[in-house]
Amino acid sequence: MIEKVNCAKKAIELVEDGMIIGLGSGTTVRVFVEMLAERVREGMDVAVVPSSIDSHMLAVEHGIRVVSLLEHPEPDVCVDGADQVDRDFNLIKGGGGALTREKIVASASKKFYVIVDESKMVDRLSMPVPVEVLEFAYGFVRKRLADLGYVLKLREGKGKLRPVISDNGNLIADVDAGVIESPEEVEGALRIPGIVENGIFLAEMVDGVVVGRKDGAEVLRR
Ligand SMILES: O=C(CO)[C@H](O)[C@H](O)COP(=O)(O)O
Repeated sequence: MIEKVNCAKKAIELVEDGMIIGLGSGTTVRVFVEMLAERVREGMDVAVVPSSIDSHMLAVEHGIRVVSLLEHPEPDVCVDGADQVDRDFNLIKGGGGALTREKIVASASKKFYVIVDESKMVDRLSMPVPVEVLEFAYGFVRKRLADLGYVLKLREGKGKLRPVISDNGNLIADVDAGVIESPEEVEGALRIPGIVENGIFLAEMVDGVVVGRKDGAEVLRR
């Protein structure tokens, strides 16, 4: 937990008065929101574009002004967590099932900063890649992935039988692609009609990674 607090503290330094902030999702973002709310109470004027219903509610509960991507199609900065970050800054995201809106908000923003504790830093991406799939296409997508040697598994929900449904009304599933030697290749292979989006965020999107450790945090830039 202290790693997340240190990470969020450092990320707050990247925020300036007047900014529109793309807001990711997850527990690290939650800590960031708590600190952002403190700044807002002190008089900082910012607004957020949330990437999930969860983040939207969180911002509202903390008294942070929420705006839409329709009004602000180019947020100044996006701050979001990740499930894994490799040595080149490629990411796997989508542990919370919000990958599609997260990828949209991160892509739309002028800068994209990833906030993680050091346990997320890995040499190579290796966890199953979250995907959002249209229900209509599920059988086809599963077969196409099996032909490529990948196993697709519907996400098990907590407090709900599977499948987990995204904020956009689609299925959330995970693709086991083993240890990923080439994130570009796997990301390309996951571009199958019916997969709305996949959880590989290539390094070219990332401006910096804020890594939280027990004794502080640092911003790593490419
Ligand atoms: O991609 C995400 C949600 O879709 C999250 O950013 C990711 O799962 C990291 O979450 P946490 O900060 O709770 O570890």
